[in-house]
Amino acid sequence: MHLGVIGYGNIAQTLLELLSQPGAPAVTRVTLLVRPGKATAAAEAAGGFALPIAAVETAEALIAGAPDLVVECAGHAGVTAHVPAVLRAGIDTVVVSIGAMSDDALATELKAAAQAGGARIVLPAGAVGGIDLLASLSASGPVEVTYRGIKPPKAWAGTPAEEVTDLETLNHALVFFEGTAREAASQFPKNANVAATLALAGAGLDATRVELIADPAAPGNIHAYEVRSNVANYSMKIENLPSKGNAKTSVSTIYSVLREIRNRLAVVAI
Ligand SMILES: NC(=O)C1=CN([C@@H]2O[C@H](COP(=O)(O)OP(=O)(O)OC[C@H]3O[C@@H](n4cnc5c(N)ncnc54)[C@H](O)[C@@H]3O)[C@@H](O)[C@H]2O)C=CC1
Ligand SMILES: O=C([O-])CC(=O)C(=O)O
Repeated sequence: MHLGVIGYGNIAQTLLELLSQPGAPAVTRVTLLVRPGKATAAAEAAGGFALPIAAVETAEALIAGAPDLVVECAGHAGVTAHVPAVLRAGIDTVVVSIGAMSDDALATELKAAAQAGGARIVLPAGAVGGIDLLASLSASGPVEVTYRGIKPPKAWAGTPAEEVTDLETLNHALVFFEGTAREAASQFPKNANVAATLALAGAGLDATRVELIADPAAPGNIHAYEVRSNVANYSMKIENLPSKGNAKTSVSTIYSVLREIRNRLAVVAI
């Protein structure tokens, strides 16, 4: 597989590490799409991996190399800037920054681009689990989904949580946001992609209730949710290890992307 990767931050770098290990899916070549002026530095930084890695600065250059699959891990702005063109070119794209789909105009553009190009938008489970069951249950009638995202205070740095509390001195669990998944995803683009994922799989962006919590005692990034439907009820709580490179992003997100790549190449997909 020739893999295209949009963004070269925490997720992309760890993904390349995982793809370089023995037994990794058979990715034989990688092209990184990075910000203008960053290609030389990115190609040098990625030079240590046991994979041929090139770096380009435009979607056109990425598309010209005809990757078999593209993974977007460049935040909501990266989705807006590059993913429509990649889809229009007929290249299936794993969109990690799923919260970008909370912008209706962008979601419509992405779907139209995918249809025009004959490509698919793949939304990975990311840092959460149970998306398979939730998406299945949503065909059975109405589903009710309530989600709580709990992270240590430092994971909320640089977000609107700072307008509600002093994250440095916070000494108790604080619910600083209550609203819909659409509001959460747009106000917390680096922290509430999970809310959007649950919403898109289940009750929708406006009907999925979300609480975001800063908790100094949180053992990691916690995603907890309850589902009620006609055929099954369940609750789930996941304690995720934060990434070394970005406390906002759980390591399991990167393994979820790896799973999408593995399933594209495997005889048995699971
Ligand atoms: N679906 C899920 O469960 C999760 C989704 N995410 C999403 O993944 C994104 C990436 O996460 P990390 O790698 O940890 O963040 P990061 O901040 O370490 O890396 C993002 C990289 O994208 C680059 N970038 C931004 N705009 C770009 C553009 N227009 N073109 C090319 N590169 C661009 C940045 O320079 C940066 O290097 C997050 O912003 C978040 O939206 C993160 C965690 C979980
Ligand atoms: O990685 C996580 O724990 C979840 C996350 O940041 C998000 O939902 O955007």
